[in-house]
Amino acid sequence: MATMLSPTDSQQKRADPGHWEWQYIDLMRRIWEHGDERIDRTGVGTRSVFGAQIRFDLSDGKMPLLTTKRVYWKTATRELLWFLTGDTNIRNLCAQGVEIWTDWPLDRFRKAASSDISRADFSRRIVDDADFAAEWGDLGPVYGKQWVDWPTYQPNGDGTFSPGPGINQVAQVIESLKANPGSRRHIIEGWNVAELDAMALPPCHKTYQFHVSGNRLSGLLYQRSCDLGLGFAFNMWSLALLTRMLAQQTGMEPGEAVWMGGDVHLYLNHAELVEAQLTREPAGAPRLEIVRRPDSIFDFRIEDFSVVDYSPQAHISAPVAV
Ligand SMILES: Nc1nc(=O)c2c([nH]1)NC[C@@H]1CN(c3ccc(C(=O)N[C@@H](CCC(=O)O)C(=O)O)cc3)CN21
Ligand SMILES: O=c1ccn([C@H]2C[C@H](O)[C@@H](COP(=O)(O)O)O2)c(=O)[nH]1
Repeated sequence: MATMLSPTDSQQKRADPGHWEWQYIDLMRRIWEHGDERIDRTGVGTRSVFGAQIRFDLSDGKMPLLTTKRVYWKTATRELLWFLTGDTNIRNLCAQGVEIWTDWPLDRFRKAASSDISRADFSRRIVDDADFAAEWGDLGPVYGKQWVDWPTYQPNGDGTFSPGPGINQVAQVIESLKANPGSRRHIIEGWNVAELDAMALPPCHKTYQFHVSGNRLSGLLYQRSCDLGLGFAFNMWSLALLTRMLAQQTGMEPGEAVWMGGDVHLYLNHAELVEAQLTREPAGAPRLEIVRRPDSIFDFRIEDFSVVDYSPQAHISAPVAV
């Protein structure tokens, strides 16, 4: 590999060597060049490393939005708002033109009905036909359900159990941040062991933890499995956005966003994306303005968010492994 730059050489050529996004680009390069290659669950194949961290300073409204390709932050924001409603059916996403979750119900329907329906037709039917959506559009008890309605069970006294009231972890974290900011237990957990089998996919961004230092709120995400080419951009954005929303609701300033990955991988069919992105240089500091303070974190709307100073390089599309 005579044409490869050594890390020192490539760093010397950087226009903005302190830009946070180099953490991402360097991780991408390391995985692409040295990651362990295997056939993964999807059959596509990945190169993978185990254990990685990326940190971002959220002060002054700055957001970890990739600049080496355009990221559709509104799509990611709509997904986060959908999680906060507790909804697990893709119908409300499809109705907003968000198709990032459509492939899984589509796959299930195609197999069950021996159908070759297109994604666009399937999505339209999900939106137009509530009964069809109820039968085919649900992902099972994924993120939203666990975040705001984690199931509980109460003994009936005769050895049987009835469903108890659900636990709203997001509301509880807001209460604990206000009542006991120094706590080390500000956690939102998606990994409900008892319900994993019922989920279309077990949670990837499974554990969020929040930390207060002075008046600054930081958020940390542990992501057990990360599609660095597609998912990461959304996951890092959503971590920062959730931290910003919690900071606003609890009257704090944003601190840091800390991302930690378990199996961090690049799909082998993302070669075009990876090779293009590795030639690009991060630049600029996009910021998010939250233009309204709703009474509750559950009342945010897409219009409440505005991104400024974002002039990324061109979008690079890549196929999603189902
Ligand atoms: N293989 C895989 N990667 C993922 O990132 C992923 C999954 N599966 N399964 C569940 C969710 C769905 N997520 C997705 C799925 C697709 C895109 C995607 O296609 N993004 C495009 C365009 C998005 C748009 O239409 O706005 C991108 O270029 O970012 C992103 C996240 C994240 N997750
Ligand atoms: O928010 C998400 C959701 C999913 N992913 C990626 C990570 C993997 O590539 C797949 C999930 O497959 P598993 O076999 O369940 O690990 O989806 C992501 O990066 N971000």
